[in-house]
Amino acid sequence: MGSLGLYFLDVVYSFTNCMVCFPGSPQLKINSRSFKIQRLLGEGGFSYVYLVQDNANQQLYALKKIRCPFGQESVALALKEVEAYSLFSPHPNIIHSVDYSVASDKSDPSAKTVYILLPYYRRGNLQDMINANLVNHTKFPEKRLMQLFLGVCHALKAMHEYKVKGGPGGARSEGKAKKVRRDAARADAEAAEAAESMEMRPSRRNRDNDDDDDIEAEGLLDGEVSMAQEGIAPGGERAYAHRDIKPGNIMIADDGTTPILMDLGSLAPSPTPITSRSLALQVQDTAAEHSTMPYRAPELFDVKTGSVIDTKVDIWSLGCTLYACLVGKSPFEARSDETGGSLSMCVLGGDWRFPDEGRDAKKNVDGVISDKVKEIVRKCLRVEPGERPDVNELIRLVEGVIEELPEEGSEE
Ligand SMILES: Nc1ncnc2c1ncn2[C@@H]1O[C@H](COP(=O)(O)OP(=O)(O)OP(=O)(O)O)[C@@H](O)[C@H]1O
Repeated sequence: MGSLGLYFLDVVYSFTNCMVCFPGSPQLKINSRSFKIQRLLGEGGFSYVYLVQDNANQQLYALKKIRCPFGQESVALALKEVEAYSLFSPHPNIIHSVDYSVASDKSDPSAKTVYILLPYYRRGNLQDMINANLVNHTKFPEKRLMQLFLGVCHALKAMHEYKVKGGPGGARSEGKAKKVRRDAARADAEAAEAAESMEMRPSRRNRDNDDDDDIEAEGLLDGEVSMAQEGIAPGGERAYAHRDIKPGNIMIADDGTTPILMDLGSLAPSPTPITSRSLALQVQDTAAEHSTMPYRAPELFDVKTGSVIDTKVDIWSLGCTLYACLVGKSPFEARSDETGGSLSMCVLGGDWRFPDEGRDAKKNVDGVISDKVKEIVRKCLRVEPGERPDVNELIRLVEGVIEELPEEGSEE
């Protein structure tokens, strides 16, 4: 299973307890590797992300700690994220996970914590760059911005046109999927047993090294994300939508120019035909929980029965992201700040504009945005999903704009 690059981790003692015991230099022991917790990197809606250092080789990682207080359902959600990390790996513009683990809470065995070890991106994310631009009154050189944007488009292409993997044995057959579910249920029972005895046990993988590769693969593949591939032959297409594209979810690699799409917790198979009112409400609630409002597509605010939610939700969010890089905030945040109207009304009405447009245009806006770049934003922000470009068309458009934009230095 080396290709998946994922390994079960055994957190030997609780991370939280550990921090209480050694407030000066909190340590986390994972399997045979121990990590020093350096600092909190960020806090998401459902998680904390810490900077940790491998004691053996001083390598830095980001450790995402997801609390799952509501039992199996919330653990399954967190594991869906782990599963998603393995799906697209390796890809130069999509984050992969290095390791993961599920730990039981000693004080409440029904509560679990999922730890995901990720590569650490010291330059932060695109939102940090936008904030720095706002503070320093600087802007992204357009050509460089569009090259970065192209990298994000390529990450999305890998998701929107995901091809089912499979060895000579073919894709996972239904029979195998059932076996996977049986194995997972057995693993759950073992975990419950371990929780009852109020102690962390080595994972099944480490207790049974004879077939650990198999166990690891199956454990990982038994989730919503890969189950969506059932019945699709190797090489067949199984589209996924990221559903939470925003500047804060685009990390910047150490070279300073390569974007890395992260936070795959909201990934979902696409398209989703909305066949009933209850499904419509479910999709709407999930969107409200997992996708960030100023970047959320209009069709997710008011999901209609009979409609189809597809990968075009990401194209909308990409348009908002590009605008935010150019102007400093999402087009709908900007518009609702300007008019005092509600954000959702602005989104649903497609009510947004560039700062130098409209009756109340700002005359002396910092820097001029090229018409061709504006046009890309406009195409992505069509309220009707069918009118937005798909990822291939978008890539073609962006490549065309990059070719036409002047080299940095020769820019005004
Ligand atoms: N690999 C990483 N390297 C450096 N910083 C990171 C890394 N992963 C996450 N962070 C930091 O932690 C923050 C929260 O991470 P993340 O978005 O994964 O959490 P989340 O709970 O899914 O958040 P959200 O509420 O946005 O969905 C990020 O904005 C970033 O600042």
